[in-house]
Amino acid sequence: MSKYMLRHKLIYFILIITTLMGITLELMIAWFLSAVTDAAVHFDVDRLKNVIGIGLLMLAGIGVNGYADAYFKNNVSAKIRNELRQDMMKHTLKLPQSYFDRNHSGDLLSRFTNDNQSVGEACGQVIIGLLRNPLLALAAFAYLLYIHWLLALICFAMGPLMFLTGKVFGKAMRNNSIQLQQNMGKTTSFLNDILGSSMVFKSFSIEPRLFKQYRKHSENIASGELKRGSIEGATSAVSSLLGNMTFLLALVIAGYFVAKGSLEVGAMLAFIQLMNYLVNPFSALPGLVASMQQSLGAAGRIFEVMDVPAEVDSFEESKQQTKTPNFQNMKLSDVSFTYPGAEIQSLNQVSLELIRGQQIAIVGPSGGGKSTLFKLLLRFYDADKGELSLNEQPIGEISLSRLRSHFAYVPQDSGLYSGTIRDNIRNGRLDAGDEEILEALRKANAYDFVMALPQGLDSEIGEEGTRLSGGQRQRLSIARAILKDAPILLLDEATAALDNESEKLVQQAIRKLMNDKSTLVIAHRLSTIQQADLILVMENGSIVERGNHEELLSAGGRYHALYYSQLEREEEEGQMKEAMLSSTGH
Ligand SMILES: Nc1ncnc2c1ncn2[C@@H]1O[C@H](COP(=O)(O)OP(=O)(O)OP(=O)(O)O)[C@@H](O)[C@H]1O
Repeated sequence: MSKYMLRHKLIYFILIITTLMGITLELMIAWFLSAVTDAAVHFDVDRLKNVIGIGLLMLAGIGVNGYADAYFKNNVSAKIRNELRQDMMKHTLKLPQSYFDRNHSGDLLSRFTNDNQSVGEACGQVIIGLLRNPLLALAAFAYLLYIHWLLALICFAMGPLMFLTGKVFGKAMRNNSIQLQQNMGKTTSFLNDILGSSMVFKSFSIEPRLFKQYRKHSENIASGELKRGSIEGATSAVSSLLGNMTFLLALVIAGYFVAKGSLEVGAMLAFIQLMNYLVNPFSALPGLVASMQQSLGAAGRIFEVMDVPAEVDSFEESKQQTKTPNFQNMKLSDVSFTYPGAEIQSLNQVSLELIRGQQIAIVGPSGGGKSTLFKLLLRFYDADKGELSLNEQPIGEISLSRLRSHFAYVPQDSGLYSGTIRDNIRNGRLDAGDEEILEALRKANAYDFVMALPQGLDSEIGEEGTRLSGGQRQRLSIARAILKDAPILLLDEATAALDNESEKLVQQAIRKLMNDKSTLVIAHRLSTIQQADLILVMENGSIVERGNHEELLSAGGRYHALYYSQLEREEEEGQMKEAMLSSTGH
């Protein structure tokens, strides 16, 4: 954290000045009390007038200093939070895919929000409090010694008592806030999942169940907060008891010294005021230390993410390439791969070659390794064994940005972000003008529906594209890939069935996208891949069959079985649809 704080040396310097000024002004109040009382006791009106003048100056000083102090504390806190947020985002965008596969996005979200907030407070309010309180206590004690050393030493004994109380309650408070933060993190993750998939909870009608789960999360937070309330209540009761005790004790002892004639009445009042400055910091310190420790924990969670090694390429390098790269072939030889920490191999001696202009389809049961194959091609993970090469060059020798510039990826779930349609399509190629975007939309059969929207290209896409239909989202995702104009198309065919019309439009768009491209497609519906040059059947991480549609059908193996079982299913579905239509009279 010191790296971030040192960037704002000037603000911290100003804050040290305002803190010292604040302490001086506090001591001046004590002095003011004694000066006014003494002037009054001695009927000295002239002195009273002078003192009042100083009092007015003091008030002005308190106002200006208080404003500057609060302003700069918030200022430095906001600046550091902003820098941390940006650095964290910059790093998060560079994190390897394995990190995202392993960690819950809600947890990451809570590091961006709750932890960032907590660290920000530590850099402003808390650290200055940690500086101010001991200094104030020290200054007050020095002044007390100056007024009456014996009385000062007697009263100083109260300090450790306050400190002990603060420490006991501070510990309880820290444990409570750790628990509370964990519960808040869990709740954020839960909300993140639920609110991002409203279709699922609605279609399964699990709202009551989800509400019950959420109620539990919410009650966990509430019970932590209630506990905090009782700890705070006890802290304030004990501190106010001790504070009042100190006040009364100081009053009685000081009264005794006044009665004996060794202390002026004015000095007694100053003394009582100074006692507060001496004792209060002792009770505030443990709370501040606890808060600092909590923030250090939060900083630890932030830097834990920052310390995850980034993907090998530097951020600067991974800028989008604007020129269409040259592609000849991509080869995999005996590639095997097991996910870190997994026991089962996900790819087992996979070999294949994609040649310029060729279309290869990968089919097979779920969990067969199809998506893993894509992840290795894009170098989200490195193979444990075997070789992957692009244009006869091992992919480990090619920068990630250059490697990835060869691929246009169309994911199953469209992967659109919130923002306008223009922004989303432009993610395909950042320097594309409107004309090129419109052309891509035309090719993707998306032009008409986009233009029919009141704001056209400027229409905002709702969360993950929820304001658009499934087919429309897919066509926008295809338009984005068309705009990228990369030589290899990686297509993860959506499993979700679209209605006939929409399906036709999407298939047309895909065919246009495949034009002149080399394609690797994960196919779930075998009817769409009969023209592929090569079909690979993957099962348990291995390619168990390869050939074109006719060859595989006549071989009578896995593909044959898959094809006919799917055909049967589609026929059944077709018959059911017809039956439904005729029963409704259409
Ligand atoms: N991040 C991961 N960590 C550990 N194992 C994983 C991970 N992702 C996938 N696997 C495992 O790797 C195997 C292959 O998974 P993969 O996602 O490649 O299958 P798939 O053929 O694409 O399946 P689907 O058609 O359902 O998408 C599976 O056994 C799966 O459980």
